[in-house]
Formats: sequence, structure tokens, C-alpha cells
Amino acid sequence: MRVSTYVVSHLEELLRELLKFQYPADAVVHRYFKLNPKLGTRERALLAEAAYAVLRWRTLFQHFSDGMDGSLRHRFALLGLCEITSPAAFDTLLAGQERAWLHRVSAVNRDSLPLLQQTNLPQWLLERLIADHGREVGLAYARASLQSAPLDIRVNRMRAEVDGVLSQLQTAGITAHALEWLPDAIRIQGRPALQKLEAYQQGWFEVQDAGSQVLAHLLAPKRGEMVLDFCAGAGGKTLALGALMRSAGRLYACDISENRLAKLKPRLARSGLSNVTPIRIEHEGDQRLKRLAGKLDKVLVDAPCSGLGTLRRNPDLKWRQTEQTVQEMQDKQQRILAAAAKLLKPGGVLVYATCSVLQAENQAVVEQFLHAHSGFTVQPVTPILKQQKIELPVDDGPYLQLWPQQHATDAFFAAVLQKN
Ligand SMILES: C[S@@+](CC[C@H](N)C(=O)[O-])C[C@H]1O[C@@H](n2cnc3c(N)ncnc32)[C@H](O)[C@@H]1O
Repeated sequence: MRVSTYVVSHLEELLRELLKFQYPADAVVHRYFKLNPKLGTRERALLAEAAYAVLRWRTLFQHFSDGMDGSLRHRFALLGLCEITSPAAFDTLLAGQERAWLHRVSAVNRDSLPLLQQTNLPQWLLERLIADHGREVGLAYARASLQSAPLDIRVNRMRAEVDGVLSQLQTAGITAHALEWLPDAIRIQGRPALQKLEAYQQGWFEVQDAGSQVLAHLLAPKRGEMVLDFCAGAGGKTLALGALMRSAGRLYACDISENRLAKLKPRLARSGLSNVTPIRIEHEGDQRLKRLAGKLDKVLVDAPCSGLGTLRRNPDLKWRQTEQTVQEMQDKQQRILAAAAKLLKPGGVLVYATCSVLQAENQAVVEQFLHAHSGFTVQPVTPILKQQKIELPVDDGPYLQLWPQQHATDAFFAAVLQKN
């Protein structure tokens, strides 16, 4: 594949917006494509992938660009495109010195570089990762987060079976396999446009990371129960919970964001679930929740968080989050967890989950909660996973910690809390 000046200059323009880190990267890319309707499908894919490579490898690319002429954005554009193609892709485009530079930096052994250039994390985050998880695990996560994430789907058992979905995918020329350790999960090869498939439109499956699917299983909702998804967003986990309940019982989907809840609607329509009630709330202490106090069997708190466990998908987050935003998240998480706990009936179970890798948003929140709520105990996750037929190697501790380097999922944390 050859790289053209047209693509390089578009990438420079896209990076001008992305590197301001004002908005989430996916929103910036989406907007750029909307403003440039003449870009073809292949060009869009190339630009998006190269832009994400720049976000992933920013520290290293900065190091490679030191002492070179021209704008940093131009260097980044070349390095981003080279990362997803090869130096040879530029051979007709670049003149001698620049071409030699690209060949030279591409050959650098990255493992021999200082840690900040190897991991491409900001210093504060690298230090926190190592302090929280130890050097081996912290660095393994940092390295794994430089890869792109696989594409997983969850088969909606209200509408289809795993074999049926696999055969539809095969007919469409899509390579995929069932994840043997997780019921109803399929991993897709590459990034085909799944939304166009009839099977998707008929609600046979939803796109959902395997780790996110595990969290729904951890709550283990049953038919006929009263269940509430406190931070439902666009409903990824709500739909998984509803399917596990076989649409029997009641499932409330709450969120403060009207926009996100609106995205749940078409998904619900496709899903065939009839037991879901979306509730838009102003904040965690909203009056609309008061009538449910003490009535629920199960509550999921998929808390708003830094998202630092999803760096494979959202590499911009490592540059957009700071120690201060993490602190603000922690305060919010504590308030939400305390409010959600009030909804449980005696014996009820709450799962507190995040896609963060920082103890401040995970263990610290749970431990502060337990300190203030002596009527709650932590339930170990291993027996629950076993009961749910999830064969996943997890640490013996009371909490669930999923890692891309160990489980090939996003990094998720979860704690199961029971009201005595
Ligand atoms: C991690 S996302 C949820 C993702 C969703 N559960 C899913 O599986 O697709 C966190 C959600 O919390 C919502 N949120 C933020 N503050 C909240 C609050 N005080 N009460 C309820 N939801 C809140 C956000 O709008 C966001 O949708």
C-alpha cells in the first residue's frame, strides 16, 4: 500500500484537532469525516487508524521527531501512517533525508528505550500503575494497552443461539469463533461492518467487549427479580442483564444522560426485551429513585470513571485524564455507590464496577463504602463466575480484575457487595 500526500495532509489536519485533547477522540474523528464527505472508505480507515496510532505512541513519536525539521504534526502524521503500513509505503513520496529518517526510526528496538518511551504513558499514570499493581503487572498492562482491542459480540439469547449467529457470520464472509470461556460471546476477526447484517438488525447480537459481558454475569440476575442498572448509559449491560433474566421480572435502566438513554431505545426494540424501564435521573439522589428504596434484589453500578482500563480503544484518555480528574471521579463514585446501596432489600446484591485500572477508583471506593456501611459484606467472585459457567483464571482475592494482557478483554474491576 502506498501513502499519498493527500492522506498525509488530511491526517495533519485531523491531528490539529485531536491533539488539543478537548473532546473524546472518536467524536473528533467522526466530526472530521462529516466535514470532509469526499473522503473514501479506505482513506477514512487509514486516517482513523493512523490517528489512533499517534495517540497510542505519542511519547515515542515525540522522541523520534526531536531535532527534525518541519512541524511536529507533520512528523506525527508520517509516523502514524508508517506505524500501520511500513516505511516502504513512503518510498515514492519522501525525499532522501526524510525517507532515511523513517527507515531508521522504524528499525529502533523499542524495548531498549527508557520506560516512558516504551510505555507511552504520562509519568503520573506510569507511577500510579506500578504503585497500585507492582512493576510486572503495571508494565504488562502498559504494553498491552498499546495494542488495538478485538471486536466481541454478545449473542442475544432472546432471539438466537451462538451456532445460528456463527453461521450467519460465516455466510457474510466474516471469520469469527465462540469464546469457549464465556457463554454467548463471539470474537470477530478484523473490523467488518456488523451493523449492516440482517442478523444484527433482527437483534440476534450486540457488540460488547467480553469483559463487559462478564460484569453482567457477575450480578447473576434471575427471572422475576427486581434489578436496577444505576449507570445504564446506552444500555450495553442493561441488555445483557435483561437477556439473563429472560425478560421476566423488572429491570430499571437509570442514567443522568438523556442522550445516552436515547441510544438505548433502538437497541431495546431490536432486543425483544419487554421488562426494561429507562429512567432519566437528575443525579444519584433523584426523587424518582426514592420509591424504589429497599425494594431491589440486584443493583449494578457501572460507575462513571477515568476509563483508563480501555486504553486499547480510547488511547486519548491517557492524555485527557489527570490526577485531579481521577480525584473528582472518586468523589462521584462514592456518592453513587452510597445512593445505589439504599435501593437494595435485605439480602440484595450490588456489583460495583469500573473500567479503570486505578485503586483510587476501585478498591479505595469499595473500602471507604464498607467502612461507612457495616451492614454490607464482600462476596468473593470466583464461586459466582463458576456458577455462571465462566471459566476464567482470576486472582484469589475478593475482587474481580480483568486485564487485556491476561484475559484479552478491556481492564475491568468489580466488587460484589451483599446487604446483610
Ligand atoms: C461507564 S458508563 C456506563 C456504560 C453502560 N453501563 C454500558 O454498559 O454501556 C457510566 C455512565 O454513568 C452515567 N452517570 C454519570 N453520573 C451519574 C449519576 N450521578 N447517576 C447515574 N448515572 C450517572 C454516565 O452518563 C454514563 O453513561
